[in-house]
Amino acid sequence: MQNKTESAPPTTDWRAVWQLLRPYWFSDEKWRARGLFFVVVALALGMVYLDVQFNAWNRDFYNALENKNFDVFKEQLWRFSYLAFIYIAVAIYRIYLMQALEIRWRTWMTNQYMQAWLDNQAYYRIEQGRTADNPDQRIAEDLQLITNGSLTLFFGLLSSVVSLASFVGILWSVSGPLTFMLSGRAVTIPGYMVWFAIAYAGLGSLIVWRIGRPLVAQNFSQQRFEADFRFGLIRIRENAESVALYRGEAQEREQLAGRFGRIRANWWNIMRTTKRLNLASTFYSQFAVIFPFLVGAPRYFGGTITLGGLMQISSAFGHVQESLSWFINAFSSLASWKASANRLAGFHAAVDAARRQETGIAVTRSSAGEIRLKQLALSLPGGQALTQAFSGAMAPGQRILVTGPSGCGKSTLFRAIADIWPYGTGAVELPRSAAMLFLPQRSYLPIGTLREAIAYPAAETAYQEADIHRFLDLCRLAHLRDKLDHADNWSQRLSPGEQQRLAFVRVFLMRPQVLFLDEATSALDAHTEDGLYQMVLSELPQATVVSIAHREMVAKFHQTSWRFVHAVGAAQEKSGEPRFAIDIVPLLAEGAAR
Ligand SMILES: Nc1ncnc2c1ncn2[C@@H]1O[C@H](COP(=O)(O)OP(=O)(O)OP(=O)(O)O)[C@@H](O)[C@H]1O
Repeated sequence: MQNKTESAPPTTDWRAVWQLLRPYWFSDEKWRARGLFFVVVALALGMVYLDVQFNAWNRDFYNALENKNFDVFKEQLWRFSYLAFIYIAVAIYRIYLMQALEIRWRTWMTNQYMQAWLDNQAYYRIEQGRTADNPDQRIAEDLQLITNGSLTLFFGLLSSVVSLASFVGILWSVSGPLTFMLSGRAVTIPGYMVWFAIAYAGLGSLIVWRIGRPLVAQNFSQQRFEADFRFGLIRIRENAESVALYRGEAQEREQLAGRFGRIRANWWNIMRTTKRLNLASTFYSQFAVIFPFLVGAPRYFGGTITLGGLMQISSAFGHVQESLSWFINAFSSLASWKASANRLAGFHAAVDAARRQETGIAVTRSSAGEIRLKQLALSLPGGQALTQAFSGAMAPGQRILVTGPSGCGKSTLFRAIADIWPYGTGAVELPRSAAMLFLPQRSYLPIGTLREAIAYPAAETAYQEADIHRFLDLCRLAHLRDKLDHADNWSQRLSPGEQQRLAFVRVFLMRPQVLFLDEATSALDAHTEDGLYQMVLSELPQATVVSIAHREMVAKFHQTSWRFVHAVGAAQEKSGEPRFAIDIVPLLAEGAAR
């Protein structure tokens, strides 16, 4: 699957976003979550309070300097020291506790998402129906972005609003009115510094935002190009042998160069925008240092305000313009937060739909000893009919061979019996207590020790060492005996034939009552295949065995054949009629070995 991400931040359904954010705060962790949240709120408010204290300190300290009052100067140094000490502690713990809240929230959400995704085979249905892309990115990356983004944006907003309210008040009271002559009349602007701060921050931030705006889309594309490049590299790693055998290096290099070329081209765009943005924002922040002095100078030199007053105005001005700038600068974080929220809302809906998906095929457990298929008709996810309705039974101990042309639906029949294929109609009745095992052509081998790979999905301690050794020997894998505790990526390390033999070791350890073999011996030579089937019969004499196989020679191990045959001609295929029917044909009794 192509590792694709949306090319532009999509629009947001706010109700879906709320549904996404809400559950943690009402979960069984709610008291701890809310408690931590209010502590961080208190610390954020505490920081604004300390900023206000520093602002007043500015006035008193610079007045002491101006008046050459050494006692007050010393007193203010002490005041600064303890304020700074408290400020450092509050600032550190505000971030530390916010991060603690973030990881708790993310852990909770990750567990929920992983559980929902793995529940009721939703992960499989999503891949079958292609209803959501890149679940890995949603669970690993978007959940991090959404929890971090929500907290950072919320506390940023809180601090900015409270700081703005506090410092607008201070600035208003300390700046005083400005009076000037306009067409022969005296005009007075009360709290004029507030208006200057709003104008300065508003205009400056707007310019910075306009210049930096393309960065949102550029960063979004960069993420996608990086993911595509990484995915290309992983594909080569996973298919190293095929690429090497085809000598496909030149083609791969060209592909990778193309993907990396997009990263580089976009990066240059990011660099150009960042350069312009840095020019504007540095100019804006540097000029903000002297701007309040320029505007306050007439009143200072006119003797209306003291040096301390001027310094207090400058500090309050800085806070007001910083808070106002936050609103404009937060737009880009908000855009990527929204994009993540949207992707997650879509993923959540897809997982939910997959979990609740109405299944056309009713799979139930009954006390009957046999597997019964009742009027079972298979279809494809798009709704096209694959097979005509069919009824049949698999009796305990019976051995059935399923045959038919490639693509007729043999594996799909197994999927329907395994209750992972909802597309179709009819019913499947399974024996209540019978353990079933499905062996595909390529069995899944988890990365880890060989013992874990053999025992999967049971725990690695589930089987006796002596049994593992015996079955390794029987399946001609004695050379792996001393590798049981070696960790490796066994699906890359072992040959396809060895992997198929290892899957039979699993079969003999698990001892299922019903065994489905889907071309499970296709990579083996005829002699080994024969030996494995003999062993299945001797080790699991009571088991029902259902095989899909293309080779004629395995027929002798089965008593009955279920044959998929063409039901319609090529012309009717297009009309949506079921393409195949299933016939039950007894195999010659004398040929069926016991
Ligand atoms: N997720 C899917 N979406 C759409 N079509 C699918 C999907 N999975 C399988 N099919 C189609 O269903 C049909 C039956 O597939 P199935 O794997 O059951 O065939 P098969 O008889 O086992 O083939 P083979 O002998 O080649 O292994 C094929 O045409 C296949 O392309």
